[in-house]
Amino acid sequence: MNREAERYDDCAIRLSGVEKMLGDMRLGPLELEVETGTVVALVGQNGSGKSTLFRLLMNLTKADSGKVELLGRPYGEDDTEADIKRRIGYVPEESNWEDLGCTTIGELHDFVCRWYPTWNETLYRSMTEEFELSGKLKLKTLSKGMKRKLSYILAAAYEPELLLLDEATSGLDPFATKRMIEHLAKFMEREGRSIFFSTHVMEEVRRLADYIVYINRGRLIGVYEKDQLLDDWKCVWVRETPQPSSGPLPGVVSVGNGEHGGLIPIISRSSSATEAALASQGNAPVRTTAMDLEDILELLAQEKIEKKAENKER
Ligand SMILES: Nc1ncnc2c1ncn2[C@@H]1O[C@H](COP(=O)(O)OP(=O)(O)OP(=O)(O)O)[C@@H](O)[C@H]1O
Repeated sequence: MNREAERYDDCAIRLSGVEKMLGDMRLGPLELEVETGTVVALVGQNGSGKSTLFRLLMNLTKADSGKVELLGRPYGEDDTEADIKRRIGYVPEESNWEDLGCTTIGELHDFVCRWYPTWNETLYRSMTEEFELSGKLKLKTLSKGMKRKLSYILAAAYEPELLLLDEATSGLDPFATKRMIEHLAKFMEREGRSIFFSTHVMEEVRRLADYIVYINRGRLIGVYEKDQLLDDWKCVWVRETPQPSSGPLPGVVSVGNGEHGGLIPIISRSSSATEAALASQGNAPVRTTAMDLEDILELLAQEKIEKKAENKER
């Protein structure tokens, strides 16, 4: 690796003040860094701007303002676009191969592989076998899931440094999903690789992601370290409803009622601190249980909306 590449490689994606108007919704401003060697999941409700963000990363649409850098380089410098794109594998939400004049998977392979000096034919062949896609199959007869698999294989076969996957498992059967997840884990075994992927399936986030980027209606809710989030956010169960007079309880998000066999569930964003405070008040937790990632994310979004409303009122 030359000095130039070394300098570029510490950050796979860097967005600074990126904004784009989408109808009456504004995507951004986005400040975001994806460190090389990490897997980052992009999550958010339908219409939050995830696919648009991928299109911005691929220079398929332009930001109204701000700066987009991939592998340390902005688009727009001389000849950089082709160089950058040879080092990135992109699986879009919908593949469009019609304009390329290819009829079969084999013809598409012949067309695509010429563009990539790092094309790994052995890897391509093993993946098409694994995902059961024969070169003879006609592109227009492929199902949605088969198209997703092919799009992924074509993106992975030139062994890019960065994979950008926009709902890559959408429409895949459970066996193909499992294989793709295993393949992604294997992809990350080699140094210097990164993945930025969007999904609505929290199990994929749980299994693959180091960090979660959460957007809602175009706005960045936050960037979270997944393991830390799951460690911090827990449900702490006690016998007595905590009384304000007993003193402050750190980290508490909500206190439920005793409908659960007489136990009171307390949702905490800082469970160790909450447990310790409850114990010191003589209300020692009976048990502490993990929370679903989707519930944590929903509460984080609610908090952000409430904070925004509070700030407006002031
Ligand atoms: N070029 C455009 N002009 C105007 N509005 C657009 C444009 N592209 C996307 N939008 C709108 O921006 C919003 C975000 O779309 P986008 O496809 O990025 O969301 P998403 O988070 O990927 O959604 P989903 O989870 O449903 O795939 C949508 O309301 C969409 O209709």
